[in-house]
Amino acid sequence: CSGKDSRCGRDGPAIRFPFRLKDSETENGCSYTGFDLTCSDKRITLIELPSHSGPVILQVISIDYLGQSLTLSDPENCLPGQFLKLFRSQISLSQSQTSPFLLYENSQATYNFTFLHCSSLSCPVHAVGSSDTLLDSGLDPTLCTKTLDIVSSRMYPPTRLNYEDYLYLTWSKPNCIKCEREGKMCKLKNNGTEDETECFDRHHKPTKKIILYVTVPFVGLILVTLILATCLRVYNYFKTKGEDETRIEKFLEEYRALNPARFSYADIKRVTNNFREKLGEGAHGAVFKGKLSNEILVAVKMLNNTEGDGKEFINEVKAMGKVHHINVVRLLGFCADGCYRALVYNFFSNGSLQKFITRPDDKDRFLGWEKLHQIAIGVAKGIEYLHMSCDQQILHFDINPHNVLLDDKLLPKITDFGLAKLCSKDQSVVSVTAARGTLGYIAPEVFSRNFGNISYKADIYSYGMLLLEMIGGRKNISQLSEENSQVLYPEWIHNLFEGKDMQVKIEGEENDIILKKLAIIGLWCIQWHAINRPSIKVVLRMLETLEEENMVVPPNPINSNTFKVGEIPIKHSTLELESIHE
Ligand SMILES: Nc1ncnc2c1ncn2[C@@H]1O[C@H](COP(=O)(O)OP(=O)(O)OP(=O)(O)O)[C@@H](O)[C@H]1O
Repeated sequence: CSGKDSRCGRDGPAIRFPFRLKDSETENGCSYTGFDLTCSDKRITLIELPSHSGPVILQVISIDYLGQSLTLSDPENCLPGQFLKLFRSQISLSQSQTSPFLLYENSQATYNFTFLHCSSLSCPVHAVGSSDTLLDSGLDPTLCTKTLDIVSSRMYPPTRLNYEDYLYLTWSKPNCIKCEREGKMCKLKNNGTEDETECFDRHHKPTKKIILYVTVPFVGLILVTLILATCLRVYNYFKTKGEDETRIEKFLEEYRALNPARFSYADIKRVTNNFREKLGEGAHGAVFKGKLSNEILVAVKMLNNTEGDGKEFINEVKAMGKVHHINVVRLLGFCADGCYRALVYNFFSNGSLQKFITRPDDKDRFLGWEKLHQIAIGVAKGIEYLHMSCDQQILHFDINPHNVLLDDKLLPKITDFGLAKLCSKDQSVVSVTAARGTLGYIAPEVFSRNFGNISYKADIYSYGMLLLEMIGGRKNISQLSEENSQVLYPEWIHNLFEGKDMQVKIEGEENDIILKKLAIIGLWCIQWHAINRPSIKVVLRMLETLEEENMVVPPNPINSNTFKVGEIPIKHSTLELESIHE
């Protein structure tokens, strides 16, 4: 009923309804009494047939399902004896008590058989034709005795039953001929309660093979999909993890770069290759070129260890550690190792702006008015950032061309925060204990409190001086060294506007408009009274948008006798004067 035949061994006859292998699981209607078969150890198919002298076990050679017959042989090679048992049972027992099988008869002729019992032979029962004599059969008459005379009509095999002969049985119930003819499977109707049979399609139930063919690729597909999905997930996991790690690494690198690193003195020696290349010397110490291990070029400023109580150092680290702007030098690290103190900055190949402050006819160093204009804008942006963009306002107090470095693209970077002051943004007045700055760039109020309170406007003043210095080509400071009385105001600039200056002329060309703009902004920035100076935001707006027709030259304070500067001792470029408290 399973839709598939079973067999004993590879070559055994196909077993299906009404036969079945004994003890195998079968559905209702799929078994029939007397049709149970077994497989022997040698994989031969056996059937057990009832007889009045006990069960007869024969080997099933073949099953003809269409003809409903069985071909049997005796595995013990004594078929006549088995035949006799079956024959006797068949005529002495009623059909219902015996097996569902009948001995096959197909001949019209009637044959008589005589069975002999020959005790000395391994198969004691022999059958001979009734007309044959014992001698004809080749048997020893002294050992064999007649057992029974059988008259059998149409019995097959026709003449005699030899050892090699086969026995043929037929069955009539259950009748599966119709189903077999249609190539269908057969089973008992109504779940086996009646003898009547019904046919069903062999393939109505999926065979194991079909299940296998369908499920294996399906399961395989699912497995492959699962494996691919897992691989993808694992790949994505590691990819995102990798990306995360790179992101973290990048962040840490940036974080490290944002926060100045601390170097030991040994590090500084290694970075500067034992202070091999000196870039210059400022008031507070020498500057050396160096290289960090990751190929970043640096400038290391070694502070004079004999100097001060370390306030400038702390100031610079404190102020610069916070600032990150394209126009402000980045403090990469510092060293505070015993008496050694150093500051490590990015290296800027073009050095300080001072180097480029020159007359326009100096073809080697003059950058051109447009470039100087861009540098002025850059420095103003740096100051704007310091004044307005940090948590605290940073007042530089030492804006001058030495403290503006130029990178390889001539982008300006404000440096040297040694004199810087951190104060809250809403603080309009700053207290300083000593006048600070570089001579020529120091605002009047930083010199003397007579000129008012010190505020961010002090940086505006220095910036104004830097602008005038840029256009005047060192006029301010060179005059300063010769004429002590005019340190705070570059009167020459008015000569410039009045056309009296022979070195720098304003003739109305495009470049001259820039020059004029820088000069006017510079003059506004150096107003005596801080209140008259513009904020850096206004300076920037003027630098970027001021048109010639809107340029208003501020009054000359010297001519108007607004202020006359007294004698000021000039011994060092940086002044450290006590400020006058109100
Ligand atoms: N980051 C840098 N990159 C390249 N050169 C630098 C760098 N910092 C300083 N220098 C060079 O080193 C020299 C000395 O610099 P430093 O800032 O110590 O002195 P200064 O600004 O000239 O004077 P002071 O310190 O008195 O204001 C400068 O002239 C400059 O050319």
